[in-house]
Amino acid sequence: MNRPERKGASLISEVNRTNVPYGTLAIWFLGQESVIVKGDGITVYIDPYVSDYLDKDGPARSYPAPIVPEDIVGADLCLITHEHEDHMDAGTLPIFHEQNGGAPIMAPACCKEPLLRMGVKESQILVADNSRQTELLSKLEITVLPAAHEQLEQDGDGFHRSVGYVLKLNGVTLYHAGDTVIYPGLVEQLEKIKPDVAMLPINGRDFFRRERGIVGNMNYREAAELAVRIGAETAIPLHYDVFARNAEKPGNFVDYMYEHFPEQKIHVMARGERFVYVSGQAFLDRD
Ligand SMILES: O=c1ccn([C@@H]2O[C@@H]3COP(=O)(O)O[C@H]3[C@H]2O)c(=O)[nH]1
Repeated sequence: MNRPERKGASLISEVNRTNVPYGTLAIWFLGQESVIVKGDGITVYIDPYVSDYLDKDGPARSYPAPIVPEDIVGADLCLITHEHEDHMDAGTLPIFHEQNGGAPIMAPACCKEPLLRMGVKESQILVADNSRQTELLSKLEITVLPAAHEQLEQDGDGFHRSVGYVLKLNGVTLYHAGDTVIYPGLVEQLEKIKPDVAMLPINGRDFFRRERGIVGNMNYREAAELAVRIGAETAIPLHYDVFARNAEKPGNFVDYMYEHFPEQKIHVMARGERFVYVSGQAFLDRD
């Protein structure tokens, strides 16, 4: 039998046809911080940047996204971490909304106006509020954590402008950090959550990128140390591949982890890959 192509409509067909047993989550990697997470029949897109919106006037993509916005069907929810175009993509979200009208889009409050301008209906926009947990679709619990890209920034109403998300779904806890450095208090919050899967940026930051207006994130060493410190069962690096001038080698993350923490599980995702995370509790007989 031919292997299905991990691209385009065929990739989305795989997402929509994948059944995910309890204690597992299926994760697809679309580049940068764009991922699809599926569990218990719920399909969540996080920061889908699958257009070439920035190619003309901003940084060009290093490679075409595995899918185009028109491919996205069957989504139940979209989570946006912050307003930068490679996370809240004006080339993707209007089409996402048109084709998946029932799927709410959760985003920081400062993203609401830009989302409305993209044509997203107000009734479908949820504000990412770190002061409370949100239950969605009766199966998914979402906790919002502030993110510091590179600073913690709040709008006039006290809502954070950048966030990360903790998803509890199908017996698995997944943390998607968004774009963030490690700020005082982040480690302690995550130590309590102890995510099964931690998806962390690794591209770092430096003087010359900042001089060019490129704000940064934790680097691969910090991401590795963070994953270990918070007791993440598996760590997955993100944010290293789409822009040549803001890239990192995931191999540096792997080397650092293997050298210092050889018992820490990690997984580097191939483009368009379906990775099925299996929690330590899955498939075991009950005690
Ligand atoms: O070559 C580049 C690479 C990136 N950038 C910007 O810097 C931002 C860094 O954080 P982000 O990933 O949320 O968004 C990025 C872009 O907006 C850029 O202007 N030129």
